[in-house]
Amino acid sequence: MATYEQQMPRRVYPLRVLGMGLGGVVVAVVLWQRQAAVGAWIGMVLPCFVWPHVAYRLARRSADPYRAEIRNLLADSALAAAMVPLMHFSLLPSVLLCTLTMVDKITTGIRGLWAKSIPAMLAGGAVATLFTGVHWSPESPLPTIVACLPVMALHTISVSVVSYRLIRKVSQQNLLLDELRRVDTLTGLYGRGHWQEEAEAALRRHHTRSEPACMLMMDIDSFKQINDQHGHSVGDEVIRAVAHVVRGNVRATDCAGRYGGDEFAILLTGMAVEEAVAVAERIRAQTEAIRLRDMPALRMTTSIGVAAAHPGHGTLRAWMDAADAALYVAKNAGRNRVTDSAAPAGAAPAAALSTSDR
Ligand SMILES: Nc1nc2c(ncn2[C@@H]2O[C@H](COP(=O)(O)OP(=O)(O)OP(=O)(O)O)[C@@H](O)[C@H]2O)c(=O)[nH]1
Repeated sequence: MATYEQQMPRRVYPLRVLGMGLGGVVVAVVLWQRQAAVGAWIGMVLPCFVWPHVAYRLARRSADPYRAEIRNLLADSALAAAMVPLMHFSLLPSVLLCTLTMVDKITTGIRGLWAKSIPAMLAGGAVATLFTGVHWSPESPLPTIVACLPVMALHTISVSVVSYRLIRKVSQQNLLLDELRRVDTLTGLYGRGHWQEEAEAALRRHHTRSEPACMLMMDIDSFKQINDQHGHSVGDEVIRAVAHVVRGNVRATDCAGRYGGDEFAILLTGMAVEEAVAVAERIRAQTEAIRLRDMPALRMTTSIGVAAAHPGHGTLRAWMDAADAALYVAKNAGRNRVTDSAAPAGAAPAAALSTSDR
């Protein structure tokens, strides 16, 4: 597939034909008004109507079409400036052609091209003056003004359309980048950064509006063994399968994230702790029931610590520490269980009975 740079001659060609052609019409009106000699007409036709096709062929045949096109763009500037002495410095069309030429260089987005085009324009103007001599006739009669209007209008509209498309594309790509930043690529759950922002906001709402919120910190049990025995790709598959279970047990208003390696963090907003423990228990039970298609014998379990936000949690760190401590208790109590951070020390973890019964 042709790269952006290889496609450049093809993209510039129609724009150059249009731009130089419209410029040619303006110059033609000035030449017609002052009843110019044949030499002046040839000096207008060659750059305005022949050059765009020559430029296209030069760029297409070049081993480096991009560099060739940059040279062509500089030649455009020189040729546009050469029209100024040809028009006897008629003020409006001269300023118009030079300005549009410069705008075209700026809108290519090629760094420094507009600056390089200044000497090209000076050279173009100087060489043309050598041929035409200096004839100072700056006035712009009505037919010249009328000929300038379509060029002004068309050029302004086309530059605006190009800018509009560019802005749309950039904002779409920014949205995509933002999405990539927020989402963990392995699981499709939120990434750590976004999850933390959401948890901070939930804690603030808890402090200001007493809105309940619960956090589940969850870790796949003995995951290192799964990796060691079956390899990292099976480990990744396990992480994805557990993430699928998590996603199936949270509401659209909740925020489920992969906090790191085999650790997940789930924020359940507007939910009392009893209900959060029930959600955690469902996730635990469904994780235990996972069977991978290619490895049906592989078993996996998860331990979950639950912590409801309370006024004593001055920072997100404090809230997370409470959930982590509950997770630690679940791991120490034998894994594959749910523990509520508010449960009194030494009390049976929330799901201890259900797991030891099996
Ligand atoms: N396959 C895979 N492994 C990962 C990824 N990120 C981290 N790990 C591994 O996950 C393992 C995490 O192990 P730990 O959580 O420390 O320990 P564990 O074996 O799960 O033991 P407990 O948590 O005490 O039950 C380490 O071996 C990491 O190398 C990942 O994206 N993919």
